[in-house]
Amino acid sequence: MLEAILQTKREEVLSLQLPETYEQLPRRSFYDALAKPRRVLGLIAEVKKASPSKGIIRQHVNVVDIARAYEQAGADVVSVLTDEKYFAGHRSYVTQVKQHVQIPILRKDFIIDRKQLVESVRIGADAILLIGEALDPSFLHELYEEAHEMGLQCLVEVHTKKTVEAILKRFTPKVIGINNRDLTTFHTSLHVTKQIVPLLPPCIIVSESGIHTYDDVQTVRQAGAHAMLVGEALMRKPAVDVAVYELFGEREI
Ligand SMILES: O=P(O)(O)OC[C@@H](O)[C@@H](O)c1c[nH]c2ccccc12
Repeated sequence: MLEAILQTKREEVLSLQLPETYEQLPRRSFYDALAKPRRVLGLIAEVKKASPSKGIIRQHVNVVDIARAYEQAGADVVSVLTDEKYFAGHRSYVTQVKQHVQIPILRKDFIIDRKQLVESVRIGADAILLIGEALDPSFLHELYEEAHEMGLQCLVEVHTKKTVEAILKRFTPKVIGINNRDLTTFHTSLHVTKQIVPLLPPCIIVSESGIHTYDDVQTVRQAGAHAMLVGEALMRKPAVDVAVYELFGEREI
């Protein structure tokens, strides 16, 4: 599946038209938000309408309303999917959310080309995702450096020991995301976080995908994650703010 997505992305990048920056959207720090999370475990809450493994996750999504509810419920960062074909996202969602919430925005897409870095800046993203399983490690490092030169921070995602080692041989990302989902098979297991955390040097660790319950939150916290990235478990609930409280075992006030 990952290969099909990347193939589409390569085609999209060829005809990518960069948007105009008509408004100055000040940059917010993704790193600071995760270094000082509001709760014991940081939360990156994701706006996700659909995914290739689950199909439509939520009907009639108002992206701004969801992001505002996440912010009010104390999320530290909002993740916004911008891939159109597989995740029903759109790059304009980042700009809309940026104008209505104060917390940093992670642009979630398959970044494979420098042009997408410029695009990310112009739409108002504060941080981007770089996927270890999708990029050659040297090129990932180059994109990471270039992103920083443009003022974009990065979440570097890994899934296997092999990818971790290849990346750490070259540099230490400030924030590493451990994807519990295998992007080739879509199989998800929180065990991946337990296996990968011990391999990592000091950095901010985010456990990503497949976190649904309070028990899951305890599992990834005990495994050593500093934050978690949650999409589906929140998007499937009628009220996403209540879903955040439930995940943390809090009662709505
Ligand atoms: O909906 P979930 O299982 O809570 O997962 C969220 C997030 O981790 C997932 O959307 C994700 C992780 N890495 C990605 C890379 C591309 C697209 C999507 C993703």
